[in-house]
Amino acid sequence: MKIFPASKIAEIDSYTIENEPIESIDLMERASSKLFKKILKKFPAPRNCKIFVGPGNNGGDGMAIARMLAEKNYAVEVFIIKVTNQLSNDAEVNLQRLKLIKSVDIYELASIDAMPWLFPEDIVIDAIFGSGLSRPIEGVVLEVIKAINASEASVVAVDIPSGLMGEDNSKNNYQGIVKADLTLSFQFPKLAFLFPENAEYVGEWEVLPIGLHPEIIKQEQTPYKMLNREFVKSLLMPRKKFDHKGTYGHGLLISGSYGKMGAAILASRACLRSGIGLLTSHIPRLGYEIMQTAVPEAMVSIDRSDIIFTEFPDLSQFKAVAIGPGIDKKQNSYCAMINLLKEIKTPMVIDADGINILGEHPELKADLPLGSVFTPHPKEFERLVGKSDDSFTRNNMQRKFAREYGVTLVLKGAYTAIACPEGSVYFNPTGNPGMATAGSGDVLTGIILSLLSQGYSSKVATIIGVYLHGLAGDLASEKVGYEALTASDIIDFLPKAWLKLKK
Ligand SMILES: NC(=O)C1=CN([C@@H]2O[C@H](COP(=O)(O)OP(=O)(O)OC[C@H]3O[C@@H](n4cnc5c(N)ncnc54)[C@H](O)[C@@H]3O)[C@@H](O)[C@H]2O)[C@H](O)CC1
Ligand SMILES: [K+]
Repeated sequence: MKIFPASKIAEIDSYTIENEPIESIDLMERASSKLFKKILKKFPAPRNCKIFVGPGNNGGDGMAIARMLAEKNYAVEVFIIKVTNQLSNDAEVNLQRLKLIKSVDIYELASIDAMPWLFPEDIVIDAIFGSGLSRPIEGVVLEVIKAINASEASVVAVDIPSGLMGEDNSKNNYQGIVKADLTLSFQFPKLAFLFPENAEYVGEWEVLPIGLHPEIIKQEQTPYKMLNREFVKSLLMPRKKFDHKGTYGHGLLISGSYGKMGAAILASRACLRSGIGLLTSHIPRLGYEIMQTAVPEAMVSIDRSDIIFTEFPDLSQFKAVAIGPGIDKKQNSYCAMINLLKEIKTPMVIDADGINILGEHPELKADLPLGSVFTPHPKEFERLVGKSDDSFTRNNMQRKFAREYGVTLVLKGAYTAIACPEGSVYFNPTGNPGMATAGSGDVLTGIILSLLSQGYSSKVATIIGVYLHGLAGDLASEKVGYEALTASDIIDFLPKAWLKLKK
C-alpha cells in the first residue's frame, strides 16, 4: 500500500472529484459516513459526543459526522473553533445542513473560557485540522488541544490527530497535538503514524478506504510504502518438482564467539527453516560440538581461533554470505572483515558486531559489495549512519545511506523500515513487542541469508525476510504471549508463517 505525503493527497482528491466524477461535497459525505459507521461500531450505545471542528474540510467532516450521530440519537454538541471567519465551502455547506438538526447544539469557541467540561464517558471527536495543517498550533486551538489532552474522554481523531504533521514533525510543538485513542484515517496511512515518538498521539489507528480514484493512486509516485501479504506473496518464486538442493543455493554464515554461540545456533536454525539448499556455518573452534549437536543440518567451517572470527573459507562456493550474529568486534575480527570485504563478490547480510565494526571503521564502507543488506537495531543504526532526534530525519538519513552505498538498509523496530538503493522505503506491519528479545535479530539475519542464497535479490530477500520474521513472531505470540516469547519461538513458528504467507 502506498503512503502519500499530505501534499499529494489534495491532488488525489481533486483528480477523483474531476474524473470519477463526484462533487467534492459528496466525496466528503462518503468519507464522513465511513468514519461515522466505524464510530457506531466502536461505541454502539449512544453517548455524549463533543465534536471540535476547524475551518477546513477536516472540520467539514466533523460537522457531517455530527449530523449522522445526532440522527442515531447520540447527544451531540459541536464546537467551532474560531481560527478565521471563513469556513471552507464544503464545511459551510455542512454547517448549514447541521443547523437543520434541532437536537444539535452548535457553539463558537473563540476563547478557552468557552471550553466545555469533558467527562470520562464523553466521546470527543477531533476534527480541528487534517492534512491541510501547515504550521504548528498556537492561540486558542493550542489551549483547546491541551484541555482535550488533559481530559479522560475517549478521543477519536478524524484523518489525523490535529496538530500532527503528516510527515515532518521535527520542528513541531508536541503540546499542540491531540492525543487520540483512535485515529481513523482516510484511504492511506500517514507516514507520521509509523514513527515511535508519535505513537501516544495517534493511538490505535485504522485506514478507511473512501474510494479515491484507483487510476491516480496507481499513477502517483511516492517513496513510502506499507507491506502487505498479497504484495509479499507476489514476490515468492515457485518451487518445482525437479528442483534439488543445489537449486536453493549454498550460504555462508559467519557467527558466534566465546559466550555467544547461541546467536550462531539461532541464525543457523532460522536460515535452514527458510528454504536454503545448503548452509555452512563458520564458527570459532570452541563452537564445533555445540553447532554439530544443535544444528545437524548445517555444515561447519572452523576458524583457527578458539573464540572469535579471524578468517573465512573459500568464498567461491557460496551464493551469499551473512556476518555478524555474536561475532564480537576484536581487532583480529576487524582485520578478517577487511579481507572479507576485499574478496567478497556475492550479496552479503551484515548484522550486529559486523555493523559495529563498520561503524568504527567507516573507511570500510567503500568496499561494500553490491547488494549488501544491513539489519541494525536503533543503536547499531546510530553507529553506522549517525544520530538524529526525530524519526523523519532518521528516515531521510536511512534513505540517503541506502542510495549512497547502493545497499538495502533495514531499521528494526515497530514498523521496521527497509530503505532500498533506488530511494524507496517499505514499512513492515507484522511483528509485536514480544519480539524485542535477545536473539530475535539473529533469526532475521538467518532468514535473509537463506533467501539471498536462493537467488532472491537483496531488496526482495529483505522484504520477504522482514515480513516473514514478524509474521512468525505474531503467530508465536498468539500461543505464548509477549512476555514469554523467545527467539527460538520465532523459529518454531516459521513453518506456520510460511504456510500463512503462501495461503
Ligand atoms: N483524503 C481525502 O481525499 C478527503 C479528505 N477530506 C478531509 O479534508 C481534510 C483536509 O482538508 P483541508 O481543508 O485541506 O485542510 P484542513 O481541514 O486540515 O484545514 C486547513 C485550513 O486551516 C488552515 N491552517 C493550516 N494550519 C493552520 C494552523 N496551524 N493554524 C491555523 N490555521 C491553519 C489552512 O490554511 C486551511 O484553511 C482531510 O484531512 C480530511 O479530513 C474530505 O472531507 C474528503 C476527502
Ligand atoms: K483531525
